[in-house]
Amino acid sequence: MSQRMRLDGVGRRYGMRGPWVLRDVQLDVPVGALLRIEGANGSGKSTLLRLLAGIDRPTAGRITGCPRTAYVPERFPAALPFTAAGYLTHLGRIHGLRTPEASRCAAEWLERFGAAGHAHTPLAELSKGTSQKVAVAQALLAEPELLVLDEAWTGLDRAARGILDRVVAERVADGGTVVFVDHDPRRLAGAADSVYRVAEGLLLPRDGGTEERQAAPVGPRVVIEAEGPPGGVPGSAAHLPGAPDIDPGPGGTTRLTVPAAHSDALLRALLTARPPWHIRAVTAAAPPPGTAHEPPDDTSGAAHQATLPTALQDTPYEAPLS
Ligand SMILES: Nc1ncnc2c1ncn2[C@@H]1O[C@H](COP(=O)(O)OP(=O)(O)OP(=O)(O)O)[C@@H](O)[C@H]1O
Repeated sequence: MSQRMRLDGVGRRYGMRGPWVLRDVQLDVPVGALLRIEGANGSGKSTLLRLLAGIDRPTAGRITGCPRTAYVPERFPAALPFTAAGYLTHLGRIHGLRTPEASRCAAEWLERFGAAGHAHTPLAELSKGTSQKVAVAQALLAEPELLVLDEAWTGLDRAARGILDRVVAERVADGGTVVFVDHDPRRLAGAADSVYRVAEGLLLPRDGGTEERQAAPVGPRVVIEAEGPPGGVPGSAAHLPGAPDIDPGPGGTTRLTVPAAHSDALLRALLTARPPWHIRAVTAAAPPPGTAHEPPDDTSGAAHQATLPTALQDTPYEAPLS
């Protein structure tokens, strides 16, 4: 982020005499980090996210730093007089893109989320899930420095949820910051750098974050078997994306296990290391005993493909033979 964002003594209440929804919030929003905000219904999470996104102002305290921010609201205003592609192109132009580029980005995001077939459907006629895909796409168009996601996965089909997981990891790997709320505790489990809880108007650090990362996350994990240069792992494992667990693999390879949300970033780090690593295999890790996984709600190939890291889907890739 060009400017680190900070909330200092921030409070918010609605109306002169309304109760304080948030009180004395102190928060540093680090660059290149994933922050999770938790809390019960009505605790003030969306209120906090709107303040972070800059679409609401605090009643007390101050917010400094103003990164380029994009926001996926809890409720998307779908009744706008645009088609899906027209709306995204329009927003792309507002973000400073020229029309052909805005139109290309709009088409790419719709395609990536499996909504290309609805490019010319009026927003008001979109299904709830497709409308949510448009809501997510509008936030991603301008590659924001700060991405604020308020239950953005809600209503998306399984494939699109997987894609959004990966997009979040990509933004963080590219140095962006993502702040998200999601009621599913498995969402990006183990991937957040910091976890906070809103309760009784206060924002409290939850002992998760880095500890959560290190303590066997319950979300899906990916195993990368790679052959590195002599000397082994580049840098400290703790500084690799996703802080992978590192073990010896078969045939002299190294086995790196990371939360799926970080697998793209880790693959990119390995493939672009100097000298680059050779990736031998990428597989889903067996879930730890007793952990539940999201049931599939879609039996299409797209849903299955969504479990593969993007780096392997988008780039034709062949493991070099030795
Ligand atoms: N525009 C508003 N005007 C008046 N009160 C509001 C407004 N927006 C939110 N509130 C109130 O502020 C409190 C916190 O709401 P908020 O939407 O931030 O909670 P939340 O934690 O996001 O809830 P949920 O998990 O249900 O989405 C609630 O009591 C809500 O009624």
